[in-house]
Amino acid sequence: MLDITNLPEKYLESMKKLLGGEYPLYIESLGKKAYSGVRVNTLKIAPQRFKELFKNDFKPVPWTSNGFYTTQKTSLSKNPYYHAGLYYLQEPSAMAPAALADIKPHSKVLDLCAAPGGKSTEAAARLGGDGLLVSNDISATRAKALLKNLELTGAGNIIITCEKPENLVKCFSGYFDSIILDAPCSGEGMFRKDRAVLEEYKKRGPEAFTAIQAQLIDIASRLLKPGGSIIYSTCTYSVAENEYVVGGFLRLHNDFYLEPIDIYKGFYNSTHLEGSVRLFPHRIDGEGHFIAKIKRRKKDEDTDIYTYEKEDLNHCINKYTDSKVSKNKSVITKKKHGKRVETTSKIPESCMEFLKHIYRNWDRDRFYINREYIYYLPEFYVLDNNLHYLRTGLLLGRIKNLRFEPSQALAMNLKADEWDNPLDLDIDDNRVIKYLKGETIEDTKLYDGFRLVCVCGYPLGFVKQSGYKCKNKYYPGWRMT
Ligand SMILES: C[S@@+](CC[C@H](N)C(=O)[O-])C[C@H]1O[C@@H](n2cnc3c(N)ncnc32)[C@H](O)[C@@H]1O
Repeated sequence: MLDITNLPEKYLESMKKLLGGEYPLYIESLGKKAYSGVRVNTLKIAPQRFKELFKNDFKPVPWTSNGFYTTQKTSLSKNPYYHAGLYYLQEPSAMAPAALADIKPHSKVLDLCAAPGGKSTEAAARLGGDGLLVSNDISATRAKALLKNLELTGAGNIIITCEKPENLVKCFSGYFDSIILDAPCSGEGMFRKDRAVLEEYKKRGPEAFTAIQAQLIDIASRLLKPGGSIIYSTCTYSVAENEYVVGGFLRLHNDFYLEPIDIYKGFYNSTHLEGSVRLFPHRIDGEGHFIAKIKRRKKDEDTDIYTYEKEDLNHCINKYTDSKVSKNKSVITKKKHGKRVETTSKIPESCMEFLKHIYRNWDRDRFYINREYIYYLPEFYVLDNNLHYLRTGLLLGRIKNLRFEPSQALAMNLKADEWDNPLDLDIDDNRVIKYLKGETIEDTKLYDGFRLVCVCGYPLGFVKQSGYKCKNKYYPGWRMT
């Protein structure tokens, strides 16, 4: 239970000011347990089928069609279906930003501060395997978790970078239809869920984040196409980190405006910046969040669409510029979509032989070989030699001693019925756990060659069968312990 007397006085004062008469209800809510949630990965399974698999009529999260409340966080993280990528464990309020983002089929989406992938995994699901998702995080360790989560989800239309956001401008200026900017923040909305956030807050407070947030929004705006939109979200209440950052940006950029967020029961319309919303734990079943949707006007769109009178935002601009981001500071101004890499239709024979097991029409123009690794690029892509990539499309596998070794990512990207001879195990079959632990398993039918191991029709990974023995090819770093 969160000890309210342990909360900084300055923070409590700011909440009192923000909430007025609702303040006692908010304080009372801090004494309650934080909510946990599970978001179904619709790339792999429909929410209804998920509920049937778990024989549980999970309570739905109101603001997303594939999110549910759960009390069984631990058992869900150890379940074989988790290893099959059927769901992602996520705090319910954190499901809102990706659910509210404009993500259309065949579009280009960027998640700028993406690790460990809570929003990216949903963005990938909403793209449905087409288009492009670029997921970036500045932190190398966190980006590794992002890579794992996206691969577990089964997303292949991805580019994962570990970059300072400003470095993306050269390659992707004006490129994206939709951007998610889930900014680093002071985390006031997470105190009840994670005490470590509170301890960190005591050291740094909200002031430490406003400059970087303002800079990130500025960079995101340069990466956005005319007509596109940015979802700006934080898990903090601080007006300086939310309304002042967004409002200050809008005040300086007439070609951007705020599109009102859909209001669900309990969402609180920000009084500081109309159209943006706040989620409070005393109003909804979830933790604290702020969300705003910033749209970039289409080139021929009338300026009248800019709904905010400049005077209305005067209070924001001062705070925004206080954060020391120069008004029109252009990190890299030259518009240049990065170099296209050479794709190849000359795929090594052993890889081609392997791909014959898969019932899928491969586009020959999208194969890309980098050293011994073979990738299948997304529908759209631009790659720049100067960027640091963790993934460039779907990693199919690698050539080792002239032989093709399929990747774990490929297994996760497949559907069981795309493989010619899957080894489909029942959830109660003890070979499922043995397989996930990296052990050798056996089948009752003789076979020689690679097979896709599935649990109740959902792929887990590959084995290489020889006679009855199936050599385990499950990625060692993902093994169940
Ligand atoms: C709120 S977390 C993102 C959570 C993520 N969107 C999710 O849903 O799983 C903020 C992220 O921003 C990253 N970050 C911090 N400073 C950054 C910067 N200057 N540029 C890009 N990312 C940054 C952190 O490494 C962290 O992973």
